[in-house]
Amino acid sequence: MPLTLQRQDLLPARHFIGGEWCEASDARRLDVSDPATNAVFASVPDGTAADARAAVEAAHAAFDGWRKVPAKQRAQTIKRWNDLIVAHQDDLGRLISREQGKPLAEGKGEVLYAASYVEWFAEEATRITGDIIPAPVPGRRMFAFKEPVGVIAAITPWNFPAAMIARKIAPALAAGCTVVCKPAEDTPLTSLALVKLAEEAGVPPGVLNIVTASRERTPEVVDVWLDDPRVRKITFTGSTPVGKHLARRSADTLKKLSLELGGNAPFIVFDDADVDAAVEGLMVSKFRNGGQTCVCPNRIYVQAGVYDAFVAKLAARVGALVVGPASDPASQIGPMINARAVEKIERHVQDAVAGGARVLTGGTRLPALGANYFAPTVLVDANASMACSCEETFGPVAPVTRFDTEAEVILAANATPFGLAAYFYSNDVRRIWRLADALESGIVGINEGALAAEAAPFGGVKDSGYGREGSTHGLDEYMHFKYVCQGSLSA
Ligand SMILES: NC(=O)c1ccc[n+]([C@@H]2O[C@H](COP(=O)([O-])OP(=O)(O)OC[C@H]3O[C@@H](n4cnc5c(N)ncnc54)[C@H](O)[C@@H]3O)[C@@H](O)[C@H]2O)c1
Ligand SMILES: O=C[C@H](O)CS(=O)(=O)O
Repeated sequence: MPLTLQRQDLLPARHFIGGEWCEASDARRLDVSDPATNAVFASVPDGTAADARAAVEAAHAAFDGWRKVPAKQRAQTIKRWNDLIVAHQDDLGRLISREQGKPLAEGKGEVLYAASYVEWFAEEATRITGDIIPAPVPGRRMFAFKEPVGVIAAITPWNFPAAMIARKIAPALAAGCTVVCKPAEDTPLTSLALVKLAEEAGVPPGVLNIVTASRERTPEVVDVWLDDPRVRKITFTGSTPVGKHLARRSADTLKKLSLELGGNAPFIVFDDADVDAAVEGLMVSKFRNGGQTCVCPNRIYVQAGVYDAFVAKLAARVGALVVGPASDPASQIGPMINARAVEKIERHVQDAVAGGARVLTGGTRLPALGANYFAPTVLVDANASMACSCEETFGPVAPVTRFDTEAEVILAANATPFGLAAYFYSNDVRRIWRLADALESGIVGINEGALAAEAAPFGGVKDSGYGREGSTHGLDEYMHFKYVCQGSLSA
């Protein structure tokens, strides 16, 4: 069934290149389906290398003009974009939920989350300063200017179709860069709608360009940007294997990189924790977007003294979660994005059970609801050798492991190549700072499960990537220093 919006023109369903909405160079189209039913409800261009080249040409041609626009004027344009996003929260929220599957309340919430980054970088645009450096010798004036790096390529995932692309485009425009971008093949419509609103906000032709592409054609499109020396930066959010591929392929043209990659977050509950608060914190962090976020707890460690109480409370809360389509306002857990995602989740649960884990609630698909639904699941007696402990499940599965000592759980928590988010619950002030120091991750939640915020530097370490999005540091990812020294000034 087609999606009806208040603003039907927010479904341009075409590329935006050089200020023009256009089809793919060979007119091929890519179907977009609703994860709740697998029914096709829209289509977008299936981009080609020629489309990717046209996008770079447009972005390169527009760069010099955009970088010279006064920062306050760039800020005003970006602020107008923010205001348009917020004004269309209902349409954009419904669009997100339809193409990604998350409950409508989460879809609408994501719109405001995306807008928070746009508003933040509209403000940061006017604070791009540099340094006046005290000269070490007479007769010199020394300066450090921050300059935009140039054309940037943004490649984004399907799990937050608005927020992930907004927190790349906004700082890029604020810095004075121009953009070519490619959203995930499962969720292209939201990005196209955001670009449509950016056009309305007055972003000049060529400054922001978007190419959509299927999984099969994505390498062809992105390879053009990887090989083009005019593309000075890749900002990527997605899986670690793809991130490493992009890093390798960026070496020949020495592109700047921001890589927001996969996670394997530990969630640790100590004997001195508030157990009810820990359960609620896990519910918020683990089951948001059906467990399909990079910062979802993937391994839950509970100290022996509170293990039974915590597990019983958790199983009761998880077993009560309402699973269903975004069209049902009561739904708390939606469908997974596609069949591959459900297959991976099922494999993790079956592997854990085969390894000795027990299912306290859930553990199976929900075919009566649809092919992409999986029951919210609590596993106990999980261990480090299981796939659910080594790989990112990216679904509504909470594997719980009992532990005895602090030293033991720190070793376990850090025993992963990933390092994006980590969480723990404790009321022991000394333990809190021992853990915050010891955990190998870019983000740490202490007695808190909801961490995302535009004012905070978001990003990981180790195989979770590098670079930070948001915060006062987020603009630096799109800029470089130019040191200027004027001599021969002696009186
Ligand atoms: N760190 C973060 O902020 C963050 C946020 C969201 C998702 N993720 C991670 O992303 C993964 C899930 O998202 P996903 O399935 O969309 O990831 P993915 O890596 O499969 O795809 C991400 C993007 O990369 C593109 N892509 C895929 N193969 C490519 C190739 N060979 N060349 C160029 N581009 C390619 C996709 O089309 C998509 O646009 C999880 O690992 C999750 O942890 C991380
Ligand atoms: O999935 C990855 C997102 O970056 C998570 S968050 O919405 O930024 O917390």
